[in-house]
Amino acid sequence: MRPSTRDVFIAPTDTTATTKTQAEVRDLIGKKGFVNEDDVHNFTYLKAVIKETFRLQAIAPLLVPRETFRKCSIGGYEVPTKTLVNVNAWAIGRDPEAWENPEEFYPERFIGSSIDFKGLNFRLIPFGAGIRVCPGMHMGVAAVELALTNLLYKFDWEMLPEMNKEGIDFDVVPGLTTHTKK
Ligand code: HEM
Repeated sequence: MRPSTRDVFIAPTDTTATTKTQAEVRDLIGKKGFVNEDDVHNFTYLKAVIKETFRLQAIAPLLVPRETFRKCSIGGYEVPTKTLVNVNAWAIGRDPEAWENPEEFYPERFIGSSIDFKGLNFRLIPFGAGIRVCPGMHMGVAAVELALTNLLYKFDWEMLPEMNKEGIDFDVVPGLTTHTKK
């Protein structure tokens, strides 16, 4: 599997989430043969799985750097004018003060929750927030939703017998976007 694909497919290492997502997709689509954009609105669990994946594996972990216009105070720290500021979306997604059991892949945390990734809830910002928020967010999410639902609809996914969840190396190399080491 190529690293970029593996980033999106963190969920299949969690067999419960994979089974539940696949059941939701197949129940709602039935024998129709494919999933299209209109169907995706109905997939509550799938949307929770995607949010949980974005929370744990931010594609741009430090977003895009900012520079301060004027001096300001952030969390009690005085920040001078023209300081380069990185927002660590990866760490925010795993902050124990923001999330219960942050290291656990638990999509259910989003079911019935208003937390979304559109830049209004600062604890989930895989697309950033504010004036430089990702303009391709809706296109990006639609691509992930459609690809994932159709792959789950059509195929049964499982790890090779010699693989196990613990053996998958999710370590990433530093950079603007997330790439696995191997
Ligand atoms: C799942 C898919 C995607 C993710 C997770 C993502 C994530 C991000 C993030 C984190 C930023 C920085 C936002 C900030 O610093 O506040 C960004 C910026 C940007 N993204 Fe995306 N993106 C995705 C898809 C796309 C697509 C499909 C396009 C174009 C068709 C796109 C175009 C851009 C552009 C042009 C910027 C720079 C915006 C600016 O600096 O004003 N992105 N994206």
